[in-house]
Amino acid sequence: MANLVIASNTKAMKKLDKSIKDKVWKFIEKLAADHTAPGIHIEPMQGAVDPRVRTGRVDMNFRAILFKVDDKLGDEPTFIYMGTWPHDEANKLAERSRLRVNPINGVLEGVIGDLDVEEHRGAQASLRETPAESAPVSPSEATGYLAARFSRADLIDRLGLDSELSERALSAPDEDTLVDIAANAIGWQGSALLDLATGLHIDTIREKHGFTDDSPVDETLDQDEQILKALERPASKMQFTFVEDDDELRRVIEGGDFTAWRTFLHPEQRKYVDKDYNGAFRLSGGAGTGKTVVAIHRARRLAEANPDARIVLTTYNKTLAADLRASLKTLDPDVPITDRLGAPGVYVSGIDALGNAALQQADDIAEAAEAVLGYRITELTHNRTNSDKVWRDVVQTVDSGLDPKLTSPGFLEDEYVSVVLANRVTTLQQYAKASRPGRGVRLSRPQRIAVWKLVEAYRRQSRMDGSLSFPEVLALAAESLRLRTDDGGAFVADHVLVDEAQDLHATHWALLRALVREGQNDLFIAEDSHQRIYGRPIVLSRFGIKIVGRSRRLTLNYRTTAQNLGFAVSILAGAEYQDLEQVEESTADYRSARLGPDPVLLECESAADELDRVADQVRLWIDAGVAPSTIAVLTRGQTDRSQFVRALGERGLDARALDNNPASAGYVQVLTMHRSKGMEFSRVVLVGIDDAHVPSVATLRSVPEEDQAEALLRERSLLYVAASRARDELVVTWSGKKSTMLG
Ligand SMILES: Nc1ncnc2c1ncn2[C@@H]1O[C@H](COP(=O)(O)OP(=O)(O)OP(=O)(O)O)[C@@H](O)[C@H]1O
Repeated sequence: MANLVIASNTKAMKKLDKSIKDKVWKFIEKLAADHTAPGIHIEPMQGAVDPRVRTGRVDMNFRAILFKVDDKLGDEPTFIYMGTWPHDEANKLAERSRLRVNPINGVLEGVIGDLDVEEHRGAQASLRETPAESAPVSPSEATGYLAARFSRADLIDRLGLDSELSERALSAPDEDTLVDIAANAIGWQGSALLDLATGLHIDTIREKHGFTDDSPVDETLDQDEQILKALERPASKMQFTFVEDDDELRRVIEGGDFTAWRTFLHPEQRKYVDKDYNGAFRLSGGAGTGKTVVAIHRARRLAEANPDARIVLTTYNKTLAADLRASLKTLDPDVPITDRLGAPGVYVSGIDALGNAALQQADDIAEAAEAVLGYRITELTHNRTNSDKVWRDVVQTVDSGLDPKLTSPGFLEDEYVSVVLANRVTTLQQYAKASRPGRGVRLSRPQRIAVWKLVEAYRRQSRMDGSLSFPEVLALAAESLRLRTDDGGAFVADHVLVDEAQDLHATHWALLRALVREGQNDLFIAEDSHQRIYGRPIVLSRFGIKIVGRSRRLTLNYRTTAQNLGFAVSILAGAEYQDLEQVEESTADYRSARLGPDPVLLECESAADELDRVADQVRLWIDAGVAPSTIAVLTRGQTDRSQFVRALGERGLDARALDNNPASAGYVQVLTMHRSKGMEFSRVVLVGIDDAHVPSVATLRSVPEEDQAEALLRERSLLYVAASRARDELVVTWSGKKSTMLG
């Protein structure tokens, strides 16, 4: 069987019809089984620039372009499949296609046709080329966008960028032109150009792409061996992947662009998948930079490395957890997924359900309850999903004397979770002394006494109706696990990976810490402070989670276009955000490798006009062939959500509200901005972006004065989350006064 490598030539693949894709799959299957089979006609090209180039017969009208690389040691050659084109075009392209090992960085590069290799490289493709001479700076460079910071030598001799590409990049007059050039460059060269546009240092760019060798090409090897070696480099893996078996092959071919994440990881993404860390590791990064992708790959990598490992993969809620599970299965249907916490394999769950599962397994909850709640419970009670009503009742019935602005359910619940439960406070004496880091409102001693009265009443109520809120369950689960392991008992997990971590509150963190012993690869935390839409900043060291020095950031956005990204980031401008280590989080180096239309801002004459225009826009997309379920209308609240579902229906468009249910195929999705967290759609309309809804006046009204700044930050983040869901096109509508957050 021949070895197979597939190049990510998604543009070529995307253009093919499904019927041709099926034939490509059959062709490659035959090739892998027997490359000499007569039906596939693998043929060298007369006069080809690269002697390794081959074409093969996909059907009467289509041919594949491949490279054949011989392996001195193994019997079978390696075929590198580059794509399929109509017959004549394939022959023409193949003549000028070539493989080369980049002499500066050792990366394998496959070029299809469009380089005038004759002129640039001489008649015979030489694999090992000396870098182009560094010419003096030309007039175009001197005025180009990059010229002030980088020379031709930087681009060509230090990074190894193609010389013609470097010329064009250096003469690009502005960032947009440069991004355009990057978007069309192959593999690592595109991402390196974006790094240059960001202004990163050459050494940093080299490091990010894994160019760490001083002599990246082993001259003692022959050219074929050099190619096979080059395939192993992280940056080569942005363009090429070894296909292990038939199933894998089918997934790569059928998946096309949308599943490129399974295969062609950025060297940095791959690093965070593969590297072992001596303790908790935090991966931050802008929306759409692949944090979830890394978490999924990493879970699989850990499961593969040790089939006995007990791995927990968790996220903010159960709908996102369902997506994680589905993606993990798409990545590798053989990855062991377990439904039992503490069993070998990957246990995937929303974090509240994880708390429940941990508590179900607790040996003795009475002692834990005593420590956390101040009273013993012997059997588990039902979950309370919403504590607001209990706090409201308590405030009404207890004469606490508390300042009315501090009696909102939101404030009391926050205080209860992040101070009382987090510190395992069970008495007034403890509460009076408890530290309250991150709480905006300062409380005097009389105020603390008043709050404590309400807490006691809340707990009395819980005891009476035998219910526990989710944070209480989490705190109890964490405590019971802690008691068990303090007594020498076993931890429940070997590795814990958590996504969307910016939104977790104190008792979530207490649980995560208690699940796994501090040590190698214990906790992997994916988060983005700019996307915190619930809760408030947390100091992780408070929970025994030390990430100092083990924290990295992803900045290359794979989801959205540069235009949409620019718009989303502009929403954050002017506000300051702190990450989990209390360092200011910046967006300065966020970038995207894709281009698209500018976001459309639509001011509407009235609410009714807005409904009409949103429907018109959605209809336009559907008429153009966009699948309805890849279109989303995002609203600030649930009332608007119902209104838009109805309005679209009345205008003949099938739309469904997306809540706890999974998305239904064939329908336009209408959902709240909160619900859109972690999701993505091809086309997005943000509706009702006016000064009453965004920021939500009603939400801000319920927050004490001292917490206003934090609440406003959350509102801004919410709009950022919503705007960063669009892969391709974004439309923003409002009637009345435009939201101030749109700038
Ligand atoms: N290496 C890659 N190649 C191709 N696509 C990728 C790659 N990495 C990520 N993607 C795609 O980019 C999109 C965003 O990825 P992902 O959801 O992991 O980002 P995220 O950082 O978790 O985003 P968010 O913070 O907004 O939830 C997804 O469609 C994913 O498939």
